[in-house]
Amino acid sequence: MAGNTGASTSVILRLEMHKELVTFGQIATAIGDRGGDIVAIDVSGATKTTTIRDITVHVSDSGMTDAIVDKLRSLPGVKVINVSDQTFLVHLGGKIEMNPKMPIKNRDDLSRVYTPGVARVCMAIHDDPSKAYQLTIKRNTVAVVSDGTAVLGLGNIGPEAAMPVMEGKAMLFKQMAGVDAFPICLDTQDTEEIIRTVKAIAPAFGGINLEDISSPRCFEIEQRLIEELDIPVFHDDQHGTAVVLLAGLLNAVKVVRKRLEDCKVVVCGIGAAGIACTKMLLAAGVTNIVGVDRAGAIVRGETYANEAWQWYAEHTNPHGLRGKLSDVIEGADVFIGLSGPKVLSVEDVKRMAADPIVFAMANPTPEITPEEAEPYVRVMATGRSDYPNQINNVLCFPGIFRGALDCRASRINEAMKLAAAKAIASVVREDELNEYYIIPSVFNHNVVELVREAVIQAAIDSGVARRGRRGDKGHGEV
Ligand SMILES: NC(=O)C1=CN([C@@H]2O[C@H](COP(=O)(O)OP(=O)(O)OC[C@H]3O[C@@H](n4cnc5c(N)ncnc54)[C@H](O)[C@@H]3O)[C@@H](O)[C@H]2O)C=CC1
Ligand SMILES: CC(=O)C(=O)O
Ligand SMILES: [Mg+2]
Repeated sequence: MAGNTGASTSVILRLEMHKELVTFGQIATAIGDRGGDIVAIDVSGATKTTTIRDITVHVSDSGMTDAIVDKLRSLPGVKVINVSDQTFLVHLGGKIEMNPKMPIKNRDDLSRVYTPGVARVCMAIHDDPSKAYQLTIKRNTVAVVSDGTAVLGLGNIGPEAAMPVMEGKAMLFKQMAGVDAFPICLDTQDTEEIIRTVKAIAPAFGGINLEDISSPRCFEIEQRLIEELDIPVFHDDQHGTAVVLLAGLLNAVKVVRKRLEDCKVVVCGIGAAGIACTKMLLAAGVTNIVGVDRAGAIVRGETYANEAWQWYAEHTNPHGLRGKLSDVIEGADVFIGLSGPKVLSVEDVKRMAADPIVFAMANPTPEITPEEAEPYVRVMATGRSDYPNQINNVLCFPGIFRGALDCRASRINEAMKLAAAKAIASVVREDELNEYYIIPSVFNHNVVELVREAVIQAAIDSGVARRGRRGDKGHGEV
């Protein structure tokens, strides 16, 4: 697999070096021997006998950092003054802030934006609640709501620990699509309380993006909110993931010259994302899908207490395969991982059909690393930013909400999701398509615009748009 160093973060090591006791060469060797990749060196101070250097090093994990620092501390003439982790640095004080659109410079301004002037605006909305879309932040604002129960693949880590992910989603909404998004992490895991709380905060928002809420509670929470609110409610881990997965797979099967309909697809991790991806694949015409969770394959004809799994058993695994992942992977054309780290072995990949497609999408650690899989796969994708072929819902949620907000859609329906998937796939031109480029980069500016266009058209055609294409002039104008 080209282009990956395995480095997932970088640290800056501030070292004081005694000139007569140690050379930079010794330091570089100590770092390099432990797998660190030096990418920058700055001199930040010097005396006659010492220099202070800031050395930026790419490392694959915190264990590598510890090994490097331990070795440097053991070298005569080296003092480790500070170790700063770039990833933690960008999180200091959080990643987003709120900014007013105009300064309040005098009493005149004050009486317009606040009392007494604001009262007239409040009463205009009271008389006609739809004016909230013109006169408040509602029309361009989405709540990113989590209860912290299925944060990436980290599991139930709680609402405070979920915040960095939700802040990240909010940043992406703004940077990619101009949507103002607020991270809201709830200190409850009770289905009814989550539904009640989201409904209670909904008046301020034009849409609700549910995030990292574990299955099966996420299904009822989303369904009830869709029924009870008149703004789009979208569980990103289900539908955002399914949209991007389909986009990637539509292009991957072109590379290996197979038809989606003929493929045997094994989905590992039958949770929020796994179930939604399966539904999307069934809708796209795939018939031979086998789902596997911790206890093994979900088997047609068996009874499951989990309602979502019961549905799964009735709609998948047409040949009634039983057993572990390593049993059902035999002859599979496609593996889709939405479970956890290191679930798929090299031996499993070797037993797949010719030209296997492996989408190991668990975050942050995929089901198999591209390095391990590379000799045996034809097309490899992960959910991560540091490998080629990033299948991640970030390719979907900014554009799909941009479109839904701009046409004031009452919901995000199947037609809009399918349109979004095809739009994402279409960004990669036929002459560009190859094993390492089946899905556009997150930074490809065409993605959001094409998804937005396709989603608005699908919303209009399917009758859920509550206004035309007014947003075409730009993001969220009056
Ligand atoms: N690349 C992307 O865009 C996305 C990736 N994901 C990743 O997919 C994974 C699942 O996310 P959700 O569906 O939201 O969580 P979830 O908690 O709803 O479902 C996870 C499912 O995986 C199963 N599982 C866990 N370890 C397993 C193992 N060793 N073998 C078989 N099954 C196993 C669990 O039992 C559960 O049913 C996470 O790692 C998450 O980061 C989720 C959404 C988007
Ligand atoms: C990407 C994402 O939403 C997740 O891994 O949960
Ligand atoms: Mg998520």
